[in-house]
Amino acid sequence: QETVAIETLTDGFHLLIDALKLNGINTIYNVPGIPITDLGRYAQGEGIRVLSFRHEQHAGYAAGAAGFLTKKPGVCMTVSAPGFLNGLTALANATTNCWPMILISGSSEREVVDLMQGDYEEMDQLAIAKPLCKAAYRILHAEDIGIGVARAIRAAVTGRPGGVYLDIPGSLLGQAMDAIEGRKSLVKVIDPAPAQLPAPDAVARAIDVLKGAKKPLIILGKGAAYAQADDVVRELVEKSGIPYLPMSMAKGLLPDNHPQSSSAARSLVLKDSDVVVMVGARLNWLLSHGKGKQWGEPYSKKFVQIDIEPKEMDSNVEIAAPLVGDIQSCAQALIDAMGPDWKKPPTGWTDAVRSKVEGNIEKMASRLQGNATPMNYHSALGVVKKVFEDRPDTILVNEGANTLDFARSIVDMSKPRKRLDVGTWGVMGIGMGSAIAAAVETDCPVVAVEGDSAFGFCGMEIETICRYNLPICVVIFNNNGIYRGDDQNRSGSADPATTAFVKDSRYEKMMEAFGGVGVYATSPDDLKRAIFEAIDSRKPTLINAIIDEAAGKESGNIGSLNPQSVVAQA
Ligand SMILES: Cc1ncc(Cn2c(C)c(CCOP(=O)(O)OP(=O)(O)O)sc2=O)c(N)n1
Ligand SMILES: Nc1ncnc2c1ncn2[C@@H]1O[C@H](COP(=O)(O)OP(=O)(O)O)[C@@H](O)[C@H]1O
Ligand SMILES: [Mg+2]
Repeated sequence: QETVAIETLTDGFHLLIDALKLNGINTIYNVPGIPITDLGRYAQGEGIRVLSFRHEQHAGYAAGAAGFLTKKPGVCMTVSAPGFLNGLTALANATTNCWPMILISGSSEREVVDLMQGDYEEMDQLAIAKPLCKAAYRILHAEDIGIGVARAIRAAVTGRPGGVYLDIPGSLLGQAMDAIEGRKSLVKVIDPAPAQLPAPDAVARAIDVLKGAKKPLIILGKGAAYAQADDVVRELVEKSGIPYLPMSMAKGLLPDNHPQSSSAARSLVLKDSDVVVMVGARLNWLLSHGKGKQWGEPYSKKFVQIDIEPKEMDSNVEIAAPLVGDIQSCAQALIDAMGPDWKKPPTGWTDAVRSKVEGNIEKMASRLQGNATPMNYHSALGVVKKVFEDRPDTILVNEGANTLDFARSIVDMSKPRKRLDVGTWGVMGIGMGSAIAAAVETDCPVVAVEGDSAFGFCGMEIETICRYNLPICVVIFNNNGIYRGDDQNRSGSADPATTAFVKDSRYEKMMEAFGGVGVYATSPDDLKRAIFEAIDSRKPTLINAIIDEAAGKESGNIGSLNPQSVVAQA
């Protein structure tokens, strides 16, 4: 039995790390534990940035946000079963948002799982993950690690991006093999997200539909932000002269104060437009599925839709001009086809939109002033609005109900990919993970404007923020409750739905407990001073902003989605 010199060997641990590094993955968001603890240590030793969280769900939200910001798959690593399940919510959320993310979870050996023999944290994770993500793979042999990682990376970013599950049975990591053979087994992924050009006849059809428009509208979605095709998107909007409406995470693709922005006239443009160009945006619940009174009656909309996913077309309403391809290629093709003499929309339309925008901005402006205490959503967000005007490189993370709805329309963004929020699902709890990823991936200061209930889903990660000394300022809009803090239950007892939280909770002391800066802010002036100080000092900060508990409304702007009981009303 010849003895093989150890230096001529590699193993699963190191092949996995080498495969990730070979493909430019330089960060892992994880919670350590059996069987991946040493994997994290070795990865860090090989120069990968490994951040350890307090709960896998937030490591996963960080990985998803990293995917959105970088166009590379964000990697979340967890232990088996419960750790995997905690990460799965974030994987499903990334898939729903069309963001590239890979969840790597340790797992039990197949022979034990398949016989259900009761292993430590035993679960058939691959089977459970499959329906909830874009693709799922398991690797059993060290020599397959190279191809397995390559498949996961390509699946995450190609076409419509999404979440991929990679199942790593514990024994794989310890498998040794010849180092030279191991190196040869690694795969560098070539052109994982190739340009997908639209068909010339599809472009011609889209131009035809656009030429017939009297009141056109462009809707920019987070797919347009993700695509990082900023120049061509801007050129398409400005060359066409068409008013545009950015969805929340597309804000900043063009500055929100752009003369063609119709955000402040959303109801008018959805109702009165006749041709609508969807650019990396879906006609899902966020846009009332493209039908109903919000879209004007009698209904006569014509849609042009740019999307990399062919099956998205006709998802909710007929698409008159489907343009299947990536945003860069489709927008460029439209610009080329528009030619040098493109006729801008009738001024009757663009002037009507513009004056509605200016009127609504005027009306809102007065509500954003004032130094009264307690603050309300408008006076507090008037401060946040000013901060982002002065610090355009700062990234805004935002979640809550009223805290989200009001901030989305009040806080203008002037640069792309500077706003991270609850996404397509409307998930509470994305705040801290998103803030950590934003700070780690961009090194920009981050301000996370959180409802107090939303913060409750992820608050323990402020210790993670302090441990890595990240430039994150958490602003909690403390209105003492979910939606509102003074709602009464119709049955008279304590309201389980909008339970008022402990009155005057001193959240800022949590941050002080971990060495961060805690601020108790009761006035807009307090709030402004504290946010600027946090951004400029780059110190982990939590500002407990006291908001009038009567200021909000249940479910923010989407209360109408609640089912109504006919019995209870009787
Ligand atoms: C994971 C999860 N759980 C529950 C909800 C339901 N929900 C919940 C619980 C919200 C909290 C709103 O309270 P808040 O304090 O964060 O914000 P405001 O008080 O400013 O409205 S908003 C909302 O849609 C959700 N969207 N996501
Ligand atoms: N590079 C890209 N090119 C074209 N479409 C893309 C690209 N990346 C993502 N998409 C598409 O963008 C859409 C994003 O829609 P959605 O998440 O609903 O945005 P929003 O919520 O902002 O309206 C998805 O249908 C997705 O397929
Ligand atoms: Mg609240």
